[in-house]
Order: sequence, then structure tokens, then C-alpha cells
Amino acid sequence: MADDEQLPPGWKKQLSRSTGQHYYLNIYTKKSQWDVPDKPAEAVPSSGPDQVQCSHLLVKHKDSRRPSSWREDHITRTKDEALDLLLTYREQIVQGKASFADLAQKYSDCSSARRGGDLGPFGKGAMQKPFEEASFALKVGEISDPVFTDSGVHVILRTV
Ligand SMILES: Cn1nc(-c2ccccc2)cc1C(=O)N[C@H](Cc1nc2ccccc2[nH]1)C(=O)O
Repeated sequence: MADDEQLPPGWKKQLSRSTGQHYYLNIYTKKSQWDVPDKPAEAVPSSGPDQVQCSHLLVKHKDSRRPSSWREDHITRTKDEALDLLLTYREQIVQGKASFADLAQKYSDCSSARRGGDLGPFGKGAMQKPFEEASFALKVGEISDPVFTDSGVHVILRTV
């Protein structure tokens, strides 16, 4: 077990009262972690990646910014119906009954459907804000809850 003097600079070993386990406190940001740190503590919280890569499955509705897609010329479903439909797709993916790319390719109302929903890498400012915020909040491999934008209702998978 590393003692303070053996830790990289900026870390302090602490004892968790609730678990009796040791954890490590960044003395600058006050953030803590269970893993023994192997590099000096960051003096400022990292701002996260400049870019992420995500795939998404979009279900549009009658009030979408462009209620039309490669699947359907004139989309008339309501927002609630779009959400219900999206949740059925999300459930199939989470239960491992279908792959994200397969369902996106078949059912997404975005033209990225042809790439299994892959949007490629993007940075901040490229996508509608709710989509951007959800994407940057995901860890690689994570799937979002339903995300609402002016385009419709999305489920997002962060891939990179
Ligand atoms: C942002 N974007 N990238 C592609 C794309 C990317 C790679 C390959 C083909 C299409 C399509 C789009 C796009 O705006 N599509 C819109 C629907 C849509 N609205 C979005 C809002 C946020 C993120 C993705 C979104 N896709 C459409 O087809 O009506």
C-alpha cells in the first residue's frame, strides 16, 4: 500500500470511514479516486476530450425541424409516439437482442443511418446543444438515455 511519501506529488492517502478502504485525494481539485495514482495530481480539473465520436439512432416526429427522412417522406407520429418507439429500440440494444448499428441502419431517421448511425468525430459547437452535452457526458461504450433536440428523439452511443 503506497504511503503519502511514495505517491506522485499532489496526492494524499485517505481512509474511507464507510468502507474502511483507502482512497486518494487530489489536494488541488479535492477530487478523490480509489486507484493508487501513478502520475502527479492535475492542478486543474481536466476539461475532457476535444472531440468524441458517436453513433445515434434518431426517431423524428411531426414537430421535428424537418419531419421527413430517407425512411418516410412525411412523418406524422407524435413526440410521445417517437419516444415510445425509441425506447423499444434502446431496450433491444441494452438487452443485447440487436446491435446499435443494425437498428440505426434500419430505423434511424437521420441520413447517417447508412453508416449504422455513425456521425464521425465532432467537437463542441458542431451539434445541437442537448446532443453535444449528452455525447460529451458519455464514457466510451456507453449508451445515452433519450435525448431531445429540434430534430427529434435520439439515443446516442459513444464509440471513441
Ligand atoms: C449531423 N448529421 N450528420 C449526418 C451524417 C453524418 C455522417 C454520414 C451521413 C450523415 C447527418 C446529420 C444530420 O443533421 N441529419 C439530420 C438529422 C439529425 N439531426 C441531428 C442532431 C444532432 C446530431 C445528429 C443529427 N442528425 C437529417 O438527416 O435530417
